[in-house]
Amino acid sequence: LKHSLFLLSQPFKLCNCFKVIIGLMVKSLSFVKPLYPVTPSRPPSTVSYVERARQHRWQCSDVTFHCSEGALRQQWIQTIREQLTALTSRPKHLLVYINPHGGKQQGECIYEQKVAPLFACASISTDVIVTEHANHARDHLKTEAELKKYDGVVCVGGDGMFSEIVHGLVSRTQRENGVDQNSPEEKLVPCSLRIGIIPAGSTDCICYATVGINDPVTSALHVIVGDSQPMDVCSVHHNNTFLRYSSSLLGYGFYGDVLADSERKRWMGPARYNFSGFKTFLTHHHYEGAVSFLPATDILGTPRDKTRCRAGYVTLPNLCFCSIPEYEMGWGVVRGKFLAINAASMSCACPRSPKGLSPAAHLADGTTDLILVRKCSRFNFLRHLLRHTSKDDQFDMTFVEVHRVRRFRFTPRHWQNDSELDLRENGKQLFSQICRDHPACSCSPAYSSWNCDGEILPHAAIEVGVHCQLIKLFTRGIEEQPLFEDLANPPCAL
Ligand SMILES: CCCCCCCCCCCCC/C=C/[C@@H](O)[C@H](CO)NC(=O)CCCCCCCCCCCCCCC
Ligand SMILES: Nc1ncnc2c1ncn2[C@@H]1O[C@H](COP(=O)(O)OP(=O)(O)OP(=O)(O)O)[C@@H](O)[C@H]1O
Ligand SMILES: [Ca+2]
Repeated sequence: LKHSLFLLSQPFKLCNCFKVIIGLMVKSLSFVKPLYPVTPSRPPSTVSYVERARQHRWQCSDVTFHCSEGALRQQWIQTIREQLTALTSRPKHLLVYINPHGGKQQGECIYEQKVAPLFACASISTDVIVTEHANHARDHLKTEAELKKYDGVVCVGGDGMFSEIVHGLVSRTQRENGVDQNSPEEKLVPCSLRIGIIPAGSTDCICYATVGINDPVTSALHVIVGDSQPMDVCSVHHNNTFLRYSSSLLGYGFYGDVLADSERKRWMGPARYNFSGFKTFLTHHHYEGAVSFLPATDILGTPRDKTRCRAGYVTLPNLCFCSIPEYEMGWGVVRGKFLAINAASMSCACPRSPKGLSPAAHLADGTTDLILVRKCSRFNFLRHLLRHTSKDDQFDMTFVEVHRVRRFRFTPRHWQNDSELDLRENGKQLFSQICRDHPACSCSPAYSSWNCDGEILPHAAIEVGVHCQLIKLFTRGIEEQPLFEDLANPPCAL
């Protein structure tokens, strides 16, 4: 017990053994299956703790203490409770939103069976809202929720659900601080509440890229121990009008087309992305336009580094959101025909691509990695895609370039500066016009759509700025894997 209490008072200290106590929870005595004869005067006490398993997974284990002296036992329990209460980083009251329709539609079941018992065990009280329609969570957070009552917000769902929470919290924070979201140069006020993600979606990229695995129990344990990881958020504008925030992928061309097609096949569940991905790959459309960007020259690191964003990586939040006039001089421009224009504000690692779209991107450095894939053959594009699933460098190809940037703009060719013109109508008109002009060619439509964290944007011409560390998550980033993992012989006893 002394050993446990010592570790409890230093919850983030790592030791060299496989089992590491990160926290303790006192379980109700009624849960205990006694190992020794128990009398009413000598009930055992069970302490639950977190231990690491393989591949970034965390799990909960129990240890049962027996004490013949009632007074001493009470002292143990009292001390553990006091120590736990003293840990101010741990949340005590959470607001939970569950999307019952995300991913394989298992959100409610995952929460009730895997997460709620852990929260109860850790004495966390919860208000749970099962959403009834899209944007329910966003609008509730924006206007109604009594946020002062909570230490954090938890969403059970995928990246789209997380995006709702971000929009609700960020918009509310800006409104309460008198910040105008429509101005692309405005510095946004960071949100104070941390966000927890219990993965129950189709891609779960934000969860995977911040924890290292999409496992509901692991994520719940990171919430319980009160982890905190700051994260960048991009704001997306069109003609000085705010469109959306993005925290993972902003993708035009390939990923925009995959998403647009897959939205019509939601009934397929997560498999819709494979189907639409294959179809979009065969379609092989390219799009013409100009990308201008402000390179992040004042930071260490490039998208081609071998370093990875890992737990404990420290970034200096200075110079993170810069106004355009100050840096106008340093802007670069790339024009051409692109199969894909991707901005990855984080690695975008997910089960489909465990290293992600930009493996060296950082979660909280105030930059996004702008990946430009120029028109190339299907064969070469397939080679590029396949490299997302292997150790080979997906940027080491003549038709791919990547820049670490603080802001960027995209202007499609043929774009008319008319905000009233509907993107799809405009696209259709142009497509038919171009194809009439070149009847024999296999023309691409003039416009694709932007995939903004899994939502389609209504405009092709956009301006994007990165807001450094605008939000915080209940995670600690991906931990380095221990060099020796010997599950068969866990060496450290309690
Ligand atoms: C040949 C295999 C190549 C595999 C290449 C895999 C690269 C995958 C990179 C995924 C990056 C996901 C980034 C995260 C985006 C999320 O904000 C968003 C919302 O959840 N998800 C998607 O847009 C969902 C996007 C899902 C995209 C799936 C693309 C699948 C491509 C399949 C191409 C098949 C070609 C086969 C030719 C024989
Ligand atoms: N009750 C609801 N009914 C219908 N749609 C909902 C409801 N609650 C939330 N949504 C919407 O469902 C969409 C998809 O949700 P979610 O992100 O959880 O799953 P997903 O799209 O399968 O996973 P991923 O985003 O990881 O690919 C989101 O855009 C969200 O706004
Ligand atoms: Ca970043």
